[in-house]
Amino acid sequence: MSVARAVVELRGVSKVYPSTVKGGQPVVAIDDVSLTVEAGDVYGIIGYSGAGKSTLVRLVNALERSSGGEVLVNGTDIAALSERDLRPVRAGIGMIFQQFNLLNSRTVAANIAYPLEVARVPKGERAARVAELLEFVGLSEKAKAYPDQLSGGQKQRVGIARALATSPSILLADEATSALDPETTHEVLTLLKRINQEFGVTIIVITHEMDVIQTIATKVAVMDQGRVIERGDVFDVFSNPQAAASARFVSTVVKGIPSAAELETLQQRHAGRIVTLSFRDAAVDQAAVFGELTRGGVAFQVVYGGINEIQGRPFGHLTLSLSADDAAIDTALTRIRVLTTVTEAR
Ligand SMILES: Nc1ncnc2c1ncn2[C@@H]1O[C@H](COP(=O)(O)OP(=O)(O)OP(=O)(O)O)[C@@H](O)[C@H]1O
Repeated sequence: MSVARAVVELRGVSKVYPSTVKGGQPVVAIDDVSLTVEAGDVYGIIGYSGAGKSTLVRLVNALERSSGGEVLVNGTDIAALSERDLRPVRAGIGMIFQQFNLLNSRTVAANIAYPLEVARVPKGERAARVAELLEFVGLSEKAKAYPDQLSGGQKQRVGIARALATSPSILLADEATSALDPETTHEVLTLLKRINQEFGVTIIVITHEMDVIQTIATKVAVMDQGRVIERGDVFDVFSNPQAAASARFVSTVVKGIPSAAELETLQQRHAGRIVTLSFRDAAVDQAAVFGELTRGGVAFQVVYGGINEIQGRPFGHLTLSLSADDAAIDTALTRIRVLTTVTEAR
């Protein structure tokens, strides 16, 4: 078996910004983060606003310099590099943005050619590469159009073509589909998936959208207050988050988990005890779970729920209102807890 190669490796990285107000405390945007992204990964970075996601990716392409720790890109610690030595490293990293960041005074073709000009690629070669990229993103007819004449999805496809111009091995996407409607998001995600699968480009995506994680990510890291609080296989993190803060974040994006306000409404509406059961994959025998309720003489009503699917594996949450005497419910829940995760609203 071949050993996976680390393409991006953060070792104990921190980033501290000076306070934005006079005399205020410095802002610790990244706090001792270690993270390894391997060749071929589509690595999702998720978390609430202000968690440090953008800062993290800006450290990877040296748009920001770290305050401590090592940032290794293809084995080279970029923190130690001069601006000049960073140039080839940056050429190996493409980036796409939520607001596309296209140059409005340049045509589509000239936008895509821009990084090739910076890299001093000869004119003839540039034209051939631009034509090839336009074809790949399906915009050959728009070569002479200006960004203002394009839809959001087309603009992002230009952004992707520009990011790929120098044939990078790494692509960073910062909320790249957040400004797009669901259908266009799907088109762009399909394109990113092709880039990963056909060209072997390693992709790091910052997102708050479940769609993005569900469709393309293979691994995920959850950030909170500058730290990575949980990481791993997407299915594991989303179906069974371990850290309290990741569970809170996950519950806002997956289907079927009632929010605190919804739980309160359910408690007002139903006389029984409100309990949420989590089902992962085929690992849980649902019949056995409901069998325990019936066996214990507990009447139940499904009052909330939803099923999600990640990488073809389903997981879901069902909230029930349980009616019986407390002792009977407690006995049934103790038995069910052996089979699956149970959360009771208090
Ligand atoms: N240039 C800066 N100067 C001072 N503080 C900054 C700077 N850039 C970011 N920060 C602070 O660092 C923290 C992390 O910001 P960052 O933008 O990385 O978070 P994020 O998770 O990407 O959030 P969002 O999803 O809103 O973009 C925040 O508290 C932010 O205010």
